[in-house]
Amino acid sequence: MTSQINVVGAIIIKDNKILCAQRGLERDLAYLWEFPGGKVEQNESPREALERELVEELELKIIVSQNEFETTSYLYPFGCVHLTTYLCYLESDLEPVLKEHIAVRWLEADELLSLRWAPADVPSVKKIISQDSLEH
Ligand SMILES: Nc1nc2c([nH]c(=O)n2[C@H]2C[C@H](O)[C@@H](COP(=O)(O)OP(=O)(O)OP(=O)(O)O)O2)c(=O)[nH]1
Repeated sequence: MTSQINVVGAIIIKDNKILCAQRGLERDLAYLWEFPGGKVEQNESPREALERELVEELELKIIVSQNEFETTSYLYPFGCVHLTTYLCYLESDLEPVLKEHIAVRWLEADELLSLRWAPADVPSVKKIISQDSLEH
């Protein structure tokens, strides 16, 4: 049976731009772009996982929206990723510090499809593009 991997991704919005992060060579889905985040650990809520991952990966403190933005499941060769994304906002104006990613970019919604996204992220990307406004 294929294992299910529960993953959370942060759609971080600042000045109407979205933070996009590029995975490194040593990881699954090398060089693809993603929403920063990661696997939800035992005894952790998805929102707690997101807050933890953003500090670990980019040294960013974020405010996570109450509701899920999008959920998708994608079957990769290594397992089935169940990805839940949340709209998020920065607690302060700090820039990300790259601990695991090889690049980050702040892009407007209509620029997002210029990147090669991890396949599980494509429904979230398309939903962002279809929204009139992402600001809260
Ligand atoms: N973080 C993140 N992972 C994603 C996204 N889309 C997507 O398919 N994935 C996949 C890639 C990985 O197989 C898995 C998440 O693992 P990860 O390596 O980022 O998570 P982690 O930091 O908790 O992992 P680990 O290396 O500590 O085990 O989900 C996304 O938007 N963000």
